[in-house]
Amino acid sequence: MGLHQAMSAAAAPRIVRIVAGMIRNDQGRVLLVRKRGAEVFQQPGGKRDAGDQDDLHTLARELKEELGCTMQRDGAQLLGCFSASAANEPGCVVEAIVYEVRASGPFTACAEIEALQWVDPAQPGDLPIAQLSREQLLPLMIPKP
Ligand SMILES: Nc1nc2c([nH]c(=O)n2[C@H]2C[C@H](O)[C@@H](COP(=O)(O)OP(=O)(O)OP(=O)(O)O)O2)c(=O)[nH]1
Repeated sequence: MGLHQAMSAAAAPRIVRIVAGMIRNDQGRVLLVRKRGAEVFQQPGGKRDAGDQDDLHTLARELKEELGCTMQRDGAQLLGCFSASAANEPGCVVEAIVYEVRASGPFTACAEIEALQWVDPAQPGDLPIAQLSREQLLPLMIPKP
């Protein structure tokens, strides 16, 4: 590796790839979660496991683990791939493949989730929210006039 390549490799932030889910309730509120020890709320979801067959499999597994709910694969809508500073890993960039999905509850804080919150995407208030959700994902969920 030449000096130039070495310098750009050192400067490149580590990329954390995740699959994240947008779940809306009947009032148009979006479900956010906060992990134990974390300060900010974010979308449910997480990293792909070796045994996962595809992104929706990853998402269904994470939603079951984190919220105890059952995701419906049918009707899942790919919203796109988005990136921002990773909320819980300083110096890393999160790259998220994001789906809007339906899931049947009840929704409860399970495993490493300490709190969950249904948030009005147009008025998230002063809830601490991870950059990706606050700046990119919640705005997608604001109903068009
Ligand atoms: N799940 C999720 N992670 C996010 C979001 N926004 C954001 O910055 N991140 C960051 C938090 C972490 O720094 C990183 C990895 O997410 P994660 O901690 O949910 O992944 P995971 O459950 O599979 O990982 P792990 O606890 O097993 O290490 O991505 C988001 O909306 N959803």
